[in-house]
Amino acid sequence: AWRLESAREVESLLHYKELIPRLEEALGKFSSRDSAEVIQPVRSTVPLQKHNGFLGLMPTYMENDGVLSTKLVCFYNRGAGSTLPSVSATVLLLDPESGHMKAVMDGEAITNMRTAGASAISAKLLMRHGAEVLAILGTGQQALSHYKAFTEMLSFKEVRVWNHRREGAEKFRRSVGGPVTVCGSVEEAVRGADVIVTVTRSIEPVLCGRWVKPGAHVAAVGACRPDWRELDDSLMKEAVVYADSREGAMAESGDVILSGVEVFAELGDVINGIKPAYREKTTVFKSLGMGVEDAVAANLVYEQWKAKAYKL
Ligand SMILES: NC(=O)C1=CN([C@@H]2O[C@H](COP(=O)(O)OP(=O)(O)OC[C@H]3O[C@@H](n4cnc5c(N)ncnc54)[C@H](O)[C@@H]3O)[C@@H](O)[C@H]2O)C=CC1
Ligand SMILES: O=C([O-])C1=[NH+]CCC1
Repeated sequence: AWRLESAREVESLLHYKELIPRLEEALGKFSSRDSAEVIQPVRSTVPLQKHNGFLGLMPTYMENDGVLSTKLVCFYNRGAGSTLPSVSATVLLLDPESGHMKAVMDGEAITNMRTAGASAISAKLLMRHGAEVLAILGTGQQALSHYKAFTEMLSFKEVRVWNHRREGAEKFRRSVGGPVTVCGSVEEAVRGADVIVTVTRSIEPVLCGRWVKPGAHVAAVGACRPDWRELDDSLMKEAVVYADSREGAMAESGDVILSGVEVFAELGDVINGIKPAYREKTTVFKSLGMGVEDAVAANLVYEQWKAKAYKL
């Protein structure tokens, strides 16, 4: 099996311009519920109680595309003092006919980039036309990938960031290089924003509906457990709620389960033209992360890697 164990090497082979169209196609295939396109059960999750974390198993088979993969992802509710990452992942790509392993890949860049790619697709489909202000809440790994994907694939006049520790937001601003406004409160960051990305490790609501401009689009990426929240009830009740997977959201999203709201549609339903994109309404895209996103991203890395290896 090919071994690609460096996150940097995987990252160097993934580009949003190639990844995002593949993700968009995969989201559509997933929502068609055609088992020859995608078989992807809701992730099985094993609690790692001693370490305040979870191991998620994310197998996926795309029969028509000949792609078989699984991601193993550990994610944690880390204490403030911890320097360990919140998410750690490995992706295995298998030959569906023989069952042999084709490649083992570090899953960090894949997880960061496919998640940001899916959120960028949600914004492209659901934000109002002429959106100018992007606000990012949280300034960790996902914040960085979301900043890159959103500024590369969409265009904003202003990007604001907030972190519960200001120094985290200052560090983020220095590391991205581009123009970013550091805000002292969530309210300051999101007031008047057209698009809001929530990528925090919080397990309680950080974003309140009363601060959100009517018609804004929220890509909600953190809070991937049934008792974790990032958004308050008023926002969930006000918004039209979209998800990557309806079953995933109903099993894993505290924001969906505890607010008692209905998932209106999957992003793939909008891509397939089955459900409307309510750009003028307040919309929430609740992202839990899907195996099919990892499958197409890992397959793209594999293709790029083979092309590079044979050229040498
Ligand atoms: N939907 C999906 O597909 C995925 C979701 N995630 C989730 O996204 C979130 C962010 O992941 P990463 O960026 O990798 O983590 P990270 O640890 O790199 O960044 C987390 C950010 O949240 C901030 N934070 C920590 N505690 C907080 C609190 N109590 N209130 C507000 N902010 C707080 C940190 O300062 C940091 O800026 C996590 O909840 C993770 O589980 C991660 C990967 C995929
Ligand atoms: O899809 C994913 O990789 C994850 N979702 C929540 C934490 C990691």
